[in-house]
Amino acid sequence: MTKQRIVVGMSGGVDSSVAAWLLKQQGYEVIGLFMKNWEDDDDDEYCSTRQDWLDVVSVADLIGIDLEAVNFSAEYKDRVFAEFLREYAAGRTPNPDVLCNAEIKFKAFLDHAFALGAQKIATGHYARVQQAAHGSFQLLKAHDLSKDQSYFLHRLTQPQLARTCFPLGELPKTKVRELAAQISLPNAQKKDSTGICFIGERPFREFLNRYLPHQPGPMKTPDGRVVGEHIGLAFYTLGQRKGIGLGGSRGGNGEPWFVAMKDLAQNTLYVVQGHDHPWLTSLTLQATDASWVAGEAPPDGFICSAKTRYRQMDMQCAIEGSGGDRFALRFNEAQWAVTPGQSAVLYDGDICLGGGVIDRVNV
Ligand SMILES: Nc1ncnc2c1ncn2[C@@H]1O[C@H](COP(=O)(O)OP(=O)(O)OP(=O)(O)O)[C@@H](O)[C@H]1O
Repeated sequence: MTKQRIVVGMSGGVDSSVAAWLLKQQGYEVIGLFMKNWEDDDDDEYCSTRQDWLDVVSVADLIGIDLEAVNFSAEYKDRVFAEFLREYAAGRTPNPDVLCNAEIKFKAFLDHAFALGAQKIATGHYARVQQAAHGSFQLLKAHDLSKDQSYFLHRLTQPQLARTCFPLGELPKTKVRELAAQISLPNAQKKDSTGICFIGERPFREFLNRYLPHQPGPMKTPDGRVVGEHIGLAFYTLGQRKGIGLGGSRGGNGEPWFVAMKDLAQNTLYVVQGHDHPWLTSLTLQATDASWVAGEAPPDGFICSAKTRYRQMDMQCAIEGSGGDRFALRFNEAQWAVTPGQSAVLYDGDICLGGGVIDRVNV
């Protein structure tokens, strides 16, 4: 019998390396595929692509799998980076990792893998896919909740999930590191990457500077007092505390300042003092670009939980007024610094239902 062919996305990191090894152990014909998604002509300082590729080559050699490389930087620029800049220019704080998964890893990559004759693709993401009794596919949280990445994968559709496996979904990260050491992977001790998707770990404001113009304007308090000048609304995030440039005491009550609202029409940044200021909390939100794993929205009034940013506890809420590609959520408790542009991702227990892009809060 011919072996099933699986193409594994290999980043040079320990997770995808162990994923590839596990699949080989399970008897699949494994092909590693390395993507280059970012071209940077003028500085290499923060770009780890070369080292990552060398790591992938030595891992593939050690575990005995074939390797391919593919360049999706044009697709990444068109489908992910352009949208990322549009969102920033519109005063929102986008999540390029979510878009990169939907457009590159599980679209361009998936198509390429199928052209290589694969039956499935695999990645080193911490999440699980399961086929339910009625035949449809579910996206589930990883067993290791501290590493769960279902938040970034919530836009995956039935056809994508049907062709995907996540070999690490049942394993704690500590076990993955142990396995990497046991099989002497050359990258067993490599640090986990923390940068934004393929942009890497360069200082973010500096990076954004290259692409977005500075449009300074007033920084005001909710009562309209001007307390400073901002360098351009795109350079601030709701809830931001550091880098605002206001000392704790400037005309205020001594508490720290936070970014609370952006008024694009007036090019004004509103700042408030104190973590618990009412402008920083919201009970409701409205999201656009809804995407549902099951292919359809949960019913109105459905009680579930949601994350409005990665690394947040699930918060109880009800879905209100879902229709077309929009939905609204009402939380049981007020949420802090819910940020337009980030994803609101919904869960029913361990099952990721899907989600959308936060458009407005307190609607
Ligand atoms: N450059 C790349 N080429 C191919 N696949 C990639 C690449 N970058 C990421 N992936 C795939 O996406 C998965 C999740 O990516 P993420 O950025 O969360 O992980 P990572 O820290 O880069 O690397 P790893 O998970 O392999 O340790 C990876 O495990 C890998 O399967």
